[in-house]
Amino acid sequence: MKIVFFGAGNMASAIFTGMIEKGTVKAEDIYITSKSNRVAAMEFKESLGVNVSYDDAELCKDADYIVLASKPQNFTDVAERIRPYLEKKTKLISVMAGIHIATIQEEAGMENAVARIMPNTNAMVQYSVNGIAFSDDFDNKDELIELMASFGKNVVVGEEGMDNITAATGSGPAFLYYIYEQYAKSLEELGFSKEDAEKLTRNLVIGTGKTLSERPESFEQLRTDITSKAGTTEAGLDTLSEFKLQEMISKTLGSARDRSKKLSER
Ligand SMILES: NC(=O)C1=CN([C@@H]2O[C@H](COP(=O)(O)OP(=O)(O)OC[C@H]3O[C@@H](n4cnc5c(N)ncnc54)[C@H](O)[C@@H]3O)[C@@H](O)[C@H]2O)C=CC1
Ligand SMILES: O=C(O)[C@@H]1CCC=N1
Repeated sequence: MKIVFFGAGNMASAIFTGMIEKGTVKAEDIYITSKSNRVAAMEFKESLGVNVSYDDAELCKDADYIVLASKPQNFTDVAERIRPYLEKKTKLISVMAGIHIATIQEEAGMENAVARIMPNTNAMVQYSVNGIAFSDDFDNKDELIELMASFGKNVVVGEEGMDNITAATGSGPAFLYYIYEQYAKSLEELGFSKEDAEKLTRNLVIGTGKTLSERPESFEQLRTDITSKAGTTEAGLDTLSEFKLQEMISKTLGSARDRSKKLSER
């Protein structure tokens, strides 16, 4: 197996680190190349044992998968690098938000099989949620599905579902981090030091996540379990429910989905 990553940034490194740490793919079978962060690429070579190369012919030769992991805006440059050397058997896997399968095939200049995947940075701890859409001619889907299961839970959504999943779970961690940032700031306002506010918030989130991973009850049930009659939680929730939280979240996701759609207008 030879998997080549064009792009070695946040998302690519989350995926290959996740795959290596899980043991699904050997580091020696992974090749990475980048543009801006060559130092970081060398650090991955040293820490994980992956191959680093800037020789496009060598990179593309006999590749089973080429993962397109640059920003969407850099895809034209990446396509130029791979086009002369791309072999028909190589499957293209795009993590880029908003670039359609047809556009990828067009820019690659060959009708290679393409899968669009939309993971998130939780791939690094093997807890991504991965949306997947395949081109019609993509054979042996199970192999890719299995590879991706090594760093998260898969949902085959089809291309029409990609904009939504990009907003919901691709960008999703950033929305949650933003909420945690506000939570920590509010703890500071209560009088905790910056350090304690960060520590308390972090452990609150980790503990809540662990509970969710171990208990099957609904969010509502878990919330109800904490809410004593006339108690502190009830008072807090009464105030929280005065704000239009769901509307805020829906609008946030809507903007992210719309940007994903816009990125596809190339
Ligand atoms: N960061 C995230 O949470 C997620 C990102 N994505 C998608 O992943 C892609 C990458 O995002 P990040 O990793 O966050 O960006 P990043 O900026 O961390 O990494 C981009 C990488 O692309 C490389 N690159 C740029 N031009 C290149 C070229 N011509 N040849 C080879 N490499 C080139 C850069 O050197 C860098 O290593 C984007 O298309 C984004 O839509 C998808 C899901 C989640
Ligand atoms: O912000 C972005 O465009 C990418 C796609 C999903 C997460 N990060």
